[in-house]
Amino acid sequence: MPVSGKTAVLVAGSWGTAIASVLADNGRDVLLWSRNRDQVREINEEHRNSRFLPEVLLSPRIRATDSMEEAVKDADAVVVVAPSSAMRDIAGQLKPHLSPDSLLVHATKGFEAGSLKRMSEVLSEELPSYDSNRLVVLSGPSHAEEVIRQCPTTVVVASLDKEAAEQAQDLLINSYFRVYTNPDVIGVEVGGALKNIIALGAGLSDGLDFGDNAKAALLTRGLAEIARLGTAMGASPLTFAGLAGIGDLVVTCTSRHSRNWRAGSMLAQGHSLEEVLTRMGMVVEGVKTTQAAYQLSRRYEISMPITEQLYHVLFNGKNPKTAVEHLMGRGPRHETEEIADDSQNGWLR
Ligand SMILES: NC(=O)C1=CN([C@@H]2O[C@H](COP(=O)(O)OP(=O)(O)OC[C@H]3O[C@@H](n4cnc5c(N)ncnc54)[C@H](OP(=O)(O)O)[C@@H]3O)[C@@H](O)[C@H]2O)C=CC1
Ligand SMILES: O=C(CO)COP(=O)(O)O
Repeated sequence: MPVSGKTAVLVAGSWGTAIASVLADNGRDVLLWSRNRDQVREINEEHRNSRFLPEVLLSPRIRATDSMEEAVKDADAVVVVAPSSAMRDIAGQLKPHLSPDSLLVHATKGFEAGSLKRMSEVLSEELPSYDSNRLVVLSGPSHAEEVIRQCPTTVVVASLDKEAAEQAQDLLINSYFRVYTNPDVIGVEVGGALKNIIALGAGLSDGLDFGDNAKAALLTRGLAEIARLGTAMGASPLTFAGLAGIGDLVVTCTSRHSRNWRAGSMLAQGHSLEEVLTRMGMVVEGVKTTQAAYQLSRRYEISMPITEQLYHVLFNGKNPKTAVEHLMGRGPRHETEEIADDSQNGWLR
């Protein structure tokens, strides 16, 4: 059954505004919720979101409101695009207004600090009368700055319920925004969250002029540790070869639009973490995700050497050059020892 009619998008940051544009281009009436009244006025009167996407004129199909009730009332689909730190708070505000019949999609890349829960787990807890199997996760390589310019983009929507995934696909797909479905909710959430850690590392590496070999090493060995933790948490290893895995890792580690990459390169220039986050003025999910992944690696007893070193750089003042020396100085390893035992790994003798 296709979704038609009104769609609510919570909140009006960079990615929420870009998704609202995709929906408007698909002929939907979009109500964009923001807690910021000046931003609501600007979107409604000037069709602009000058703080997050200053160059763009928004479709008149996008209206903004600071009333959650108005945003969500009669919406047959609700797309939550909050920073991970705000997900529980926003889900609590959504709860009294969400119809169990609405399609619920989230596009957030991170874990909840402290509980280490995935975003779909937070939503399920906060929205107990919503059928959690129907929740959809949107992820993949998709910088808002390019999507809003209608650059060709591919993403993935994951749900345990095939019909819900197909409804989300139908809601969002168009000639420049190609949407694939996937049943692996855990893999799509974990891949989208963990690639930000590696992007921070890639920004640091580029900022310190470590070269292209180092960056390729970070992406490849980074993907290995993402897949190790993800599969331990219940994901399919195949997901990490897809859009929410290698796809998003490549774009975030190489794009000038990436806030995580930029944060890493500013750290390399000697700015403090606090300074970097203040200057950025937008969410840099990789910082909190490094802490969460470090804790998850301990919980699941998974080796994540890049994450561990970055954790010490970010939170314990470790010099990045010393961190690289520690990574390079570890004992010799087989490349694939974590995914193949000795009877299957292809040795002749
Ligand atoms: N930007 C991108 O290209 C992409 C981002 N994502 C993911 O989307 C999520 C959102 O990122 P993005 O849109 O870029 O972030 P931005 O920094 O661009 O915007 C964050 C928005 O969240 C709002 N906000 C923060 N806390 C609250 C709260 N407690 N209640 C209500 N509103 C709140 C901010 O409002 P205020 O201005 O009032 O503080 C702001 O509008 C992240 O998980 C990110 O990883 C995923 C794919 C692409
Ligand atoms: O997730 C993203 C692109 O797919 C956005 O990455 P940044 O948060 O690093 O900008």
